[in-house]
Amino acid sequence: MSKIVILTGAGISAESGLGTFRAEDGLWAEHRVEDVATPEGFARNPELVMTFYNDRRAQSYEASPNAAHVALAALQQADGFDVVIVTQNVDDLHERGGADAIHMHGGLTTALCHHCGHRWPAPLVMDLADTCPSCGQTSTRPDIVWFGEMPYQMDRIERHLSECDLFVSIGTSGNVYPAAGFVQMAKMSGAEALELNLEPSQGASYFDKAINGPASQIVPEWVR
Ligand SMILES: CC(C)NC(=O)[C@H](Cc1c[nH]c2ccccc12)NC(=O)[C@H](CCCC/N=C(/NCCC(=O)O)S[C@H]1O[C@H](COP(=O)(O)OP(=O)(O)OC[C@H]2O[C@@H](n3cnc4c(N)ncnc43)[C@H](O)[C@@H]2O)[C@@H](O)[C@H]1O)NC(=O)OCc1ccccc1
Repeated sequence: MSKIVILTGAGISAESGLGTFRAEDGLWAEHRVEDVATPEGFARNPELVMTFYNDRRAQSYEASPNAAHVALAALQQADGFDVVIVTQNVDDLHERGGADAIHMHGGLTTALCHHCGHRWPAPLVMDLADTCPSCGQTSTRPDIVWFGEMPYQMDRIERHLSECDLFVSIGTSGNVYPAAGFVQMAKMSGAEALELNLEPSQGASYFDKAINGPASQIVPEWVR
């Protein structure tokens, strides 16, 4: 049974109407990373950060999985392959497309108590006054990995990377670590590496093969 690890980024959700980060009209064009995606930014202005993720949650719930999400779910159910999807995305389009994914940067569908670590389903609009159902403290934050914070499930991800035969990267620019270093980790374990992206990423030179184009077209073609 060949093992495939698939890393996805914002590009796979672009055609579902969710903004990417580094595009001209991308998320980082409208917001300073330091203000909305760092623990320091949350400490400085928690209202701004809550509003930023409440808006992202509303947008992602209005969006639908596209043909790329659906194709990966079909591949994950297909016999003969052990497919692990690791996503940098905080939307739940992989799951709504029928797949399981490891959300290394967290997700919009859960809330996190920064006092006791408890997680619970996020209301559509999270509020700083929300209390933790477990410890009762008003210490709610988005369940998102911010810059400078340790990504989730790194041990599990590194084990999968060390065992895979094929590493596939879809819709990511390869700017953010440790995700941008996964191709080298997979290659060091003898895996082949394939990039499926609109354009060559920062790490394009590490890949053995690349197919450039919109994910909703090139991913179903590759899976077929
Ligand atoms: C900016 C960068 C230099 N900084 C970092 O990498 C930092 C610091 C750092 C750590 N190690 C380093 C080594 C070197 C340099 C810096 C560092 N990393 C961290 O802080 C990380 C935490 C980073 C996570 C931050 N949170 C996010 N997301 C949640 C928030 C939120 O979503 O709001 S990152 C966020 O930005 C990244 C955006 O990248 P992409 O998804 O790739 O999106 P982008 O817009 O850039 O590109 C889209 C691509 O799609 C393509 N595309 C567009 N449309 C389509 C289309 N239609 N079809 C196909 N492709 C398409 C485009 O061509 C493009 O290539 C994603 O990871 C996303 O999750 N934490 C950490 O290091 O902790 C300690 C540690 C770690 C491990 C072990 C020990 C200690």
